[in-house]
Amino acid sequence: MRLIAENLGGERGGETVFSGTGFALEDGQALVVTGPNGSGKSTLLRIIAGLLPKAEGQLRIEGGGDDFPSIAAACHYLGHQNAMKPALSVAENLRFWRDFNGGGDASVEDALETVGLAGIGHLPFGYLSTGQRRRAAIAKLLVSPRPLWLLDEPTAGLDKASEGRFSGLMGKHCAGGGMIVAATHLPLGLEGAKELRMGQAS
Ligand SMILES: Nc1ncnc2c1ncn2[C@@H]1O[C@H](COP(=O)(O)OP(=O)(O)OP(=O)(O)O)[C@@H](O)[C@H]1O
Repeated sequence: MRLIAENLGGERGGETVFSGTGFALEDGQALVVTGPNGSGKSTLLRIIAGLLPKAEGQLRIEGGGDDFPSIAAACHYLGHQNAMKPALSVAENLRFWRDFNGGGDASVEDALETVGLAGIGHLPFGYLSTGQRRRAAIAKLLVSPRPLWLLDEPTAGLDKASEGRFSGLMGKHCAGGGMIVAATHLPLGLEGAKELRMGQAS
């Protein structure tokens, strides 16, 4: 599978945020998107996820077959918000996402264990600390297999141990043929990742 962006442009509020951006990612590859505040990293990720229209250029996935005919079908988008209901338990939230996106081999319990949250699946999501919420959101990536992970500041709020654990998860995802596009100000420990540096700050 390949994710290809050519001459891509993004706008917010009618203003050009970036233009002429391109990259190509293949199975097993990661792209780290860096750049100053306001340079358009989140905008780019949202455009790739299909949450914002592109202003110009081409964006496509190739080789996804019947299972992943579009980028939207192939991706998980982990934005700044965790997209979990605070009043539902952690496990209920994950079960919702598993049912919604389609489940794979990993159960909700497996995923919680993997992110170091075994034993607190029964707690309302709203009770969790900032880092625990992020780890629960990361567990969403595990309960439904999707080849393309779009990650916006994925390690914000994580402690060192959790950063290391997540780095291992990303490495495993790529080793299994997955692709990652991650916007970050922090090193993610993604060995061999390509880098896309966004330009203009504001
Ligand atoms: N809804 C909006 N309407 C108008 N302008 C917006 C809107 N959302 C974002 N912007 C502007 O678009 C630009 C790019 O924002 P974006 O969030 O993509 O940057 P970023 O590189 O992810 O920044 P950061 O490193 O701070 O997360 C900024 O100048 C921002 O103010």
